[in-house]
Amino acid sequence: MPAEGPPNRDTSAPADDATGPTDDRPVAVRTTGLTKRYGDDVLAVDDLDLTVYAGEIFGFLGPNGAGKSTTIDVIMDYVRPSAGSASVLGRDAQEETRAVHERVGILPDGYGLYERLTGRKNLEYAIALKGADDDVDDLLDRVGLEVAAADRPVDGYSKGMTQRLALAIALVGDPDVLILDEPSSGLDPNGVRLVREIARGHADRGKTVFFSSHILSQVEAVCDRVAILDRGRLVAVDTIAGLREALDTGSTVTLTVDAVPDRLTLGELAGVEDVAVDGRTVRVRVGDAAAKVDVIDRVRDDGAAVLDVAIEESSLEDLFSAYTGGSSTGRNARSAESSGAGASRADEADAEEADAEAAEEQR
Ligand SMILES: Nc1ncnc2c1ncn2[C@@H]1O[C@H](COP(=O)(O)OP(=O)(O)OP(=O)(O)O)[C@@H](O)[C@H]1O
Repeated sequence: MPAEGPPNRDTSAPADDATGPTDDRPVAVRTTGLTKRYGDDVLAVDDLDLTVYAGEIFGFLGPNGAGKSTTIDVIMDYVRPSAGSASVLGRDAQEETRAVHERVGILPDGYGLYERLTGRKNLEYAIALKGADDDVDDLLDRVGLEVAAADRPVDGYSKGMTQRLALAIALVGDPDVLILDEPSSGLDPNGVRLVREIARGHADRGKTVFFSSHILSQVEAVCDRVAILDRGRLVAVDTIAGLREALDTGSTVTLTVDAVPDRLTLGELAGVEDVAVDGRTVRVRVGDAAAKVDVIDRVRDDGAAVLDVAIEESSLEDLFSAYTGGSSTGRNARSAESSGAGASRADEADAEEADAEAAEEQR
């Protein structure tokens, strides 16, 4: 748990994304020394080096005003960088914008839909503009927009319906790189889940998803790696497990046993930092992920029957707070079978609920 506040940026925050995959996957998105100033006062993006690989779902996080949308705007050449460059699939974002746009589908933070046209017309227009041959009804079906709704003008749409239509437009032409900026905004829990499924399906076919969001449970559930931006600078980029490890946050294993053994030898185990016993509950703080299973085995070896196991890890929210200096609001408890495996369905439901609440807050 990153209780000590923000990490020392010089040591824990990589200067570039050297912690990323080292395989031969093609680079989908790259920024090099990307800097964007607005006037003399605002340094929106500060010397950003970022590499996103094909087939990744890449989370792009940061507090309000961190520079996320500006980075996306440069990638799409909606704004020009003050210094540095951005490229998509090897094409320079500023020099080869048309080629970039042919390969990218974007769900922007604020979308430019034709309000007086029907959803269907908007979609047909987007398909024609991209020279694609998508089936409109297929796309409507993929994003869960009913045909009857698609035939009504967009200015009568709810926020969620508008978001689903914008998502359908982003999917036109089955883009190699899908940029989703706050994709869950306004969506109900089913919509939130749908976004996750679409992102995962896209990546499973070797395509790339660039996923910018404040809904950290959503990011945690779907992203392979995340980058955290703070005041225009990259402060971390890694898998969520890697970020946990870098901050040395550890985890807590809570065991309910039939009876606590007279001689409990957990303290002898490598990786165990603290053991506390309360009635039939044994709470064990471990600094090393591998020690979690050892803890369960050792308690059994000491003679207890393990009735229940819960494992608490630092949530992405904790990590986000630690890297950006914000306040932390708690931990993400995960129940597990006594084998130590997997989050329960109840936890998934909780995550859905939290997503929906966060989406509601954004409305
Ligand atoms: N067109 C603009 N003119 C002047 N300043 C701008 C402009 N666009 C963005 N900024 C400033 O640049 C900084 C980065 O903004 P940006 O919108 O990229 O952040 P963000 O991480 O996307 O924030 P949020 O999470 O709130 O959407 C902010 O200080 C913002 O006020």
